[in-house]
Amino acid sequence: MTALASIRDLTVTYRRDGNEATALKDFSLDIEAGERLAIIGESGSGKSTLALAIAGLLPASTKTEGKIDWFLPSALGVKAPPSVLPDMSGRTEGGLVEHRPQKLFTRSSHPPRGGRDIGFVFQDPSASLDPVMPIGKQIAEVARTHLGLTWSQSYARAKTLLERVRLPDPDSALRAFPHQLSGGQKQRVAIAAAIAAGPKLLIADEATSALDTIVQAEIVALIRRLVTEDGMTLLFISHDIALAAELAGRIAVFRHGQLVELGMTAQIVGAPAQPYTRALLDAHIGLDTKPLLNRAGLHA
Ligand SMILES: Nc1ncnc2c1ncn2[C@@H]1O[C@H](COP(=O)(O)OP(=O)(O)OP(=O)(O)O)[C@@H](O)[C@H]1O
Repeated sequence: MTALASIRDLTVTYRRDGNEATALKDFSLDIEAGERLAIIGESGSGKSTLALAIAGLLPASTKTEGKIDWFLPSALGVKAPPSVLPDMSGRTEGGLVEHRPQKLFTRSSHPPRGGRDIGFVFQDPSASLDPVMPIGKQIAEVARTHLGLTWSQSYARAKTLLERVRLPDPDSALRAFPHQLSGGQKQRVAIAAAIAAGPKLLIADEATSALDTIVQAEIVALIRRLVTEDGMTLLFISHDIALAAELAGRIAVFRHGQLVELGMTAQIVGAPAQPYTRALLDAHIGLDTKPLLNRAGLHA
C-alpha cells in the first residue's frame, strides 16, 4: 500500500484566554491510500482535533508542530471550494505548500482541498446542511464548484447521489429541505454532499453517534458501500470500538492526545496489547464510564 497522507510528530495546542491545552502530542501515522482506518478513544482524547488538523480546519489561533505530507494527484483544473464548505486553500512556496492556518506542510502539488480531496461528515448533519436551501442544490453546488459542471449536470449528479445513498424518491428529495427529513435521511444527504466531488479521503467524525442503533448500522453499511464503490480512503472516528470494528481494516486507539495502540482490526479486537484497548472492548459503549476504567486499573 502507498500512503495518502503521512503525519509526523504532530502536536496541537489550543490557546484560549491565555490558557493552553495540548490536544495531540507527537502523533505520527501514515494513512494508507484506500484503507478504512478507525480512530477510537473516549471523549476529549483528541480524535476530532486530528480530523480537523488533517482537513486543515483547526482554528487560526491553534499552535501546531510537526507536518503532514500529502500524496495527492495533480491539482490541474482546481476550482475554488464552494461557499458551503470551509476554505482551506494554501499557497505554494518553493515546492512546499503551506497548509493554513496551522502551517503543516504538504509534499503534494497542492494542499488538500476541502470538499474536493477531503469529504467531511460530522455528527450533526444540520451543521453541514443549509436549512434554507433545497438539498438537491446543496449537493449540486459541491459538484458544480469542484468539478466545473453546469447546473443541469450538477443536478443530474445530485440525483444519482441521492439514489446511491438510498434516499426514497430522489426526484422530490432534490427539492426537499433538511427539516423535512429524518435524522438518518439528513445524514445520508450529508454523505451525498461530502462525496459529490469525488474526494480521495472521507472523514466521518462520530457520523453515526446521534442516531439510534438500527440507523447507525445502516449508515455504517452505507459508508462501507460508498467507500468501496468509489475507492475512497476512510477515516472513521468514533468512541464506539465495536462499531468501528465492523467497518475498519485498521484501528488506532487514542488516549489523552496520544496513540495508545495501532493495529489491524482483528488484532486490536482479538488480542489487544494495551489494557486500555481491552477496557474499551469490554465496555463497547459508554467508554468514559468510570467503573470500567477502574475495573481495568486505569484512571480517567
Ligand atoms: N477549540 C478548542 N479550544 C480549546 N480546547 C479545545 C478546542 N477543541 C478541543 N479542545 C480540547 O482538546 C481536547 C481534545 O478534544 P477533541 O474534541 O479533539 O477530542 P475528541 O476525542 O474528539 O472528543 P469528543 O469525542 O468528545 O468529540 C479536549 O481536552 C478539548 O477540551
